[in-house]
Amino acid sequence: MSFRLQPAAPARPNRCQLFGPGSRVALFEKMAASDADVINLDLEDSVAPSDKDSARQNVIQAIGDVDWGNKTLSVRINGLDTPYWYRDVVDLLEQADERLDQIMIPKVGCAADIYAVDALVTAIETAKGRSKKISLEVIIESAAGIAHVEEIAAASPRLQAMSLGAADFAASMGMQTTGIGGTQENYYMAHEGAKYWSDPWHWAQTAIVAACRTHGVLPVDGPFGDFSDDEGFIAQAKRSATLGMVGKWAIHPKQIALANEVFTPSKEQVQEAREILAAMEQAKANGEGATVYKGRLVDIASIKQAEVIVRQSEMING
Ligand SMILES: CC(=O)SCCNC(=O)CCNC(=O)[C@H](O)C(C)(C)COP(=O)(O)OP(=O)(O)OC[C@H]1O[C@@H](n2cnc3c(N)ncnc32)[C@H](O)[C@@H]1OP(=O)(O)O
Ligand SMILES: O=CC(=O)O
Ligand SMILES: [Mg+2]
Repeated sequence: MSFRLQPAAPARPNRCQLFGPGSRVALFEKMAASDADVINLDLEDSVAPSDKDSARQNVIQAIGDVDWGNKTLSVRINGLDTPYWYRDVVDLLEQADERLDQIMIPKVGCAADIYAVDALVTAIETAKGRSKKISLEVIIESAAGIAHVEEIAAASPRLQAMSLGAADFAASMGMQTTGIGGTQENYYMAHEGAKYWSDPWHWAQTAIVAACRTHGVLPVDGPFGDFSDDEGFIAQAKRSATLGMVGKWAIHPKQIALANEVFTPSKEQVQEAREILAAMEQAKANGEGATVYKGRLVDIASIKQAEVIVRQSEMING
């Protein structure tokens, strides 16, 4: 057991991150009026190369002009392997209103990728006298990203969140699929004539959760491409929540309510957590470290488990 305490992740709701292309200005007001906790205005893969400059200007304009309420406002810049990213950072930090909260760096492969963006952001913030310190979030969506996930999670005090990007991840890993997240037809076990589907994203998700929890970063599940499949989205989101992720992307507005519901602990879950805390208070008063709740063992570790749920609920519901 390490003597170092696990750092807390930022205490802000991150149940749903709603994406929209920076080239579709008509979506911005709708995104701002949505129930998503985080807005990601995209300059990367949903924007055609011919629109990169105009999308950047649209986004800069909208950051100041649109009322984003109390949402976390994030812009996804282009990857460090493109000629666009430095201009994204420079123009955003030099021209955008202080309302901008966060920059999302896609396709990170190593800690030095975050170092490079951090250095540029820090220099411009100082030069321009920006009072709000911009935070960073990253997407793990390559073989290199998952191989170096822990050094990436530790790369900068600015880093607040880390998402799994299933589409680029699948491509980088050479996975035989064009699906973005969810069940994969060919990923099953066969037993006595029956097929049992398994979860090909599970191992990457757990690696991300462990790296994030070690370094106080919010772990987030990325896109689910088939927005006609609510059941598939919910199943994927429930698995992510069970593994310790705090939220999921929405690439269409109909996914927002689904994500919010899954990543908000239910009344029943909160009530049970509070009952466990009460049972353990009673146990403590009796001089016991362990007791029985509804026929099962609860002990001091159960207090920490229950507190996760109560804290999540209090952060969301106040
Ligand atoms: C792998 C990755 O990198 S994922 C992240 C990058 N990808 C993205 O950002 C894509 C985000 N999503 C989109 O661009 C769009 O939702 C699309 C292209 C998938 C579908 O767009 P549409 O064909 O316009 O969707 P649809 O007609 O079903 O939209 C229904 C309503 O929701 C609105 N809407 C659609 N997408 C969004 C959005 N992202 N945010 C807010 N509102 C939206 C539409 O304007 C429409 O509004 P209306 O009822 O007032 O007319
Ligand atoms: O950027 C997201 C992805 O899934 O790729
Ligand atoms: Mg991607």
